[in-house]
Amino acid sequence: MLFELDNVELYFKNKRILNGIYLKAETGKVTGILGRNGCGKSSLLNIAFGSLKAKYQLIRLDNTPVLKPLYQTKRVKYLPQYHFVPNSFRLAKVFKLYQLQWEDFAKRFPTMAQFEKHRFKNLSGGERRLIESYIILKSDSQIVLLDEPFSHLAPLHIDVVKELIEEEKQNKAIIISDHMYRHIIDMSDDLYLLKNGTTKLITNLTELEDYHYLSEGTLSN
Ligand SMILES: Nc1ncnc2c1ncn2[C@@H]1O[C@H](COP(=O)(O)OP(=O)(O)OP(=O)(O)O)[C@@H](O)[C@H]1O
Repeated sequence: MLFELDNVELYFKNKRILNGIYLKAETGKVTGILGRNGCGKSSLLNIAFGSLKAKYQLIRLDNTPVLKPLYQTKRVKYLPQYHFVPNSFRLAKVFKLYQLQWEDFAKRFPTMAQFEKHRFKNLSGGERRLIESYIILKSDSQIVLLDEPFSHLAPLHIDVVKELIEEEKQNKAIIISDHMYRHIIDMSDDLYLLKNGTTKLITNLTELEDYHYLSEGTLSN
């Protein structure tokens, strides 16, 4: 499946945030988005999901325009920056709702096994992020949008989430944005830099320094 986001123009009040966007994601690939704070990465993912409407936007699936919000097609899952699981829910219930097996999760993350009967609010920030990233990656969908999945995660958990992304991309198109640029570079089959409201497809990593996203020499260190 081919997902394309094209011709996006987004304003907040009179301020233009995004213009002339093109982004492509495909089943079997991870598409990374890098960019400085406030450049519009979350807005772009929101527009892709359908929870934010831009002045102009065009979404195509397999070359066919999608005119309703993508989330209404039930083909997409979105990990937003904020916690989306209700605080009072026990993890067993959340897994049941998303039709996932707790045992599979506990096998991957043995230190989390003890939390099955715990309420979401009683977990740490990193544990909550891990649960939510897992749910979004593993539950049924064709397109996965991940906004900062690694924030607050311990390095060992980041490695396992990266493994999960590698597995899940076999059957899904995955779009990911995070400030942990080394992980994004490492995982991405296609990489975009969002700058001055526009996406630039990165074909050579040195462009990340040329466009002043990374300071000079960062990549050779
Ligand atoms: N609801 C809103 N109303 C007005 N301005 C907004 C709104 N949401 C975001 N913005 C502004 O739009 C710009 C893009 O925000 P966005 O959250 O998309 O950036 P980002 O690249 O995801 O940032 P970060 O990396 O810090 O999470 C920012 O300047 C932000 O202040």
